[in-house]
Amino acid sequence: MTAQATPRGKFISLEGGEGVGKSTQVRALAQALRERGLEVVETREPGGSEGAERIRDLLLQGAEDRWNARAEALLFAAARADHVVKTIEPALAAGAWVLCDRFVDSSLAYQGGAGGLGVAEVRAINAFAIGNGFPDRTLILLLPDGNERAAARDRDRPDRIGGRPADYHQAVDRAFREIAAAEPERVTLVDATGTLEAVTARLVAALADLLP
Ligand SMILES: Nc1ncnc2c1ncn2[C@@H]1O[C@H](COP(=O)(O)OP(=O)(O)OP(=O)(O)O)[C@@H](O)[C@H]1O
Ligand SMILES: Cc1cn([C@H]2C[C@H](O)[C@@H](COP(=O)(O)O)O2)c(=O)[nH]c1=O
Repeated sequence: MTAQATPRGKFISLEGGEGVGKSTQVRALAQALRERGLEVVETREPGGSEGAERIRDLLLQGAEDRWNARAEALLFAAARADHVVKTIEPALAAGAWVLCDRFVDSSLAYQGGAGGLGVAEVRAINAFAIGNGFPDRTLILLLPDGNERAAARDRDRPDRIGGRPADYHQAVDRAFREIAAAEPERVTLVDATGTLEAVTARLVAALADLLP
């Protein structure tokens, strides 16, 4: 008798600007998927492995000019390379669904679009970092007043990137919408207004074609 191979899990990333509810929804969506009998691993970027969490501190703490734009993009990609190999790939291979709070599209939108490096250039360094390891589905949460929620949560002490000016965050938002328009098979825009439960229901609906 031959052993059955474990079916590979699905890789889902939640994306969007500051304070749109990604971390809240990773937890809620994980719970909803577990209730359907799925094994779920929750993770985040930058971070998600020991080395990547160290890089997170380097990226998010300290003065705005601690890193120039290229060094910043490369540090995000380095953290991601470690995260994929140490956490994401083993979980997918074991059959788990991986829910990731931000992934490569944050680099495309923040460093590529808003940061001025160019989406294609940042995609190229990330292709080197992660190979074909793009998510099966990326859900971008859209909320008009996300920055206000983030400010209330952070009590006006944002991190090195969250504290950038409003026009930077507007450019992030535009870049996310352009990514969604360019990759409709992988990327879905999701309305993040309303109650926590209403948003979770929209996210589950946006995964309907992937669910067993
Ligand atoms: N549906 C909702 N209605 C009202 N408040 C919400 C909702 N979802 C999340 N929040 C609150 O909004 C704030 C931001 O949420 P959260 O930290 O999940 O966002 P985020 O997208 O992960 O933010 P960031 O990218 O800045 O880390 C939190 O205080 C959270 O409790
Ligand atoms: C993955 C990733 C993140 N960022 C930025 C976006 C946020 O300002 C911070 C992360 O903070 P969070 O509270 O955990 O959301 O980092 C980025 O600029 N580029 C990236 O690739």
